[in-house]
Amino acid sequence: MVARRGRRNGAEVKLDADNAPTAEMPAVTGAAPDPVRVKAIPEAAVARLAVYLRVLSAMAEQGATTVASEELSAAAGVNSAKLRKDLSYLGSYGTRGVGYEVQVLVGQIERTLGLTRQHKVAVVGIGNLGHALANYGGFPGRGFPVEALFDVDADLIGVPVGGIPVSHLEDIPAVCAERGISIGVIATPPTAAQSVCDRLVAGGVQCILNFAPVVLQVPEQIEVRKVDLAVELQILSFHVARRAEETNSSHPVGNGMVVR
Ligand SMILES: NC(=O)c1ccc[n+]([C@@H]2O[C@H](COP(=O)([O-])OP(=O)(O)OC[C@H]3O[C@@H](n4cnc5c(N)ncnc54)[C@H](O)[C@@H]3O)[C@@H](O)[C@H]2O)c1
Repeated sequence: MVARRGRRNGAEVKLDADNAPTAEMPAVTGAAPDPVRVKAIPEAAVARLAVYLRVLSAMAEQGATTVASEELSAAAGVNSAKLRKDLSYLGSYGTRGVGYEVQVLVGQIERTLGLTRQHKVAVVGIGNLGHALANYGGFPGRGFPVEALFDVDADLIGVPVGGIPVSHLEDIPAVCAERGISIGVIATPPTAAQSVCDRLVAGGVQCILNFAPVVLQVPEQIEVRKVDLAVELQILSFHVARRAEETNSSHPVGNGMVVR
């Protein structure tokens, strides 16, 4: 999971209802979500929507046309009350006894996540991490084709990685503008990250995914997300420590399995 850097004033406002609807459930419609409601979706729910989309796309590929909320929640690893609440942000409540229409739900999530068009990606810093990202084949199919690579290492310039020749750092603004890059991924040492970021912004990039352990200064309209796997490990460590404490004061119930 990635942590959002808080330069922009996050628009996430919690909605009133704490529980997913349980009364009369209207049928799912294919209408575009209300933009006001989209703005109000909490960040954590947005991350889960991306997971539902992956699961639903796999189900659609296998020919599924409808899916029960319990089935979707189990496949996504999210408890069913949370799933129903997440989908209610899109105006999707499913149909009692039938569940959700897979293609309709896919369309709603894609529109909400802005995935109805492709977002071209540039990776800067083609070292260990940059190589892995550039070679990863899973991005294009999800709407994020990697279309430009940059580094300062003379040995790398012009060398294709994942089929794309590496360009020089100085060419970031021109190449990004020319290729219509909208997302820049920073995988350089932290000392280089700000100047890389400035060049990406100059090239018209709208979003930055920053792996370097440094806080970036950006104009108000630029979205920045920071990825820090060490933070994720620390959170896991916290849960392991907490569980060790709980084990001494509780007894397991059922088969001990939970959905996460
Ligand atoms: N967030 C995470 O979980 C996580 C995990 C791994 C690495 N990282 C970070 O990602 C970054 C890259 O790590 P790595 O192991 O791939 O490092 P690396 O040393 O293998 O690669 C860094 C690359 O950046 C290039 N570079 C240096 N200065 C540059 C500049 N000004 N412009 C463009 N390219 C430049 C280098 O030539 C090199 O190819 C580091 O900042 C590291 O701390 C973060």
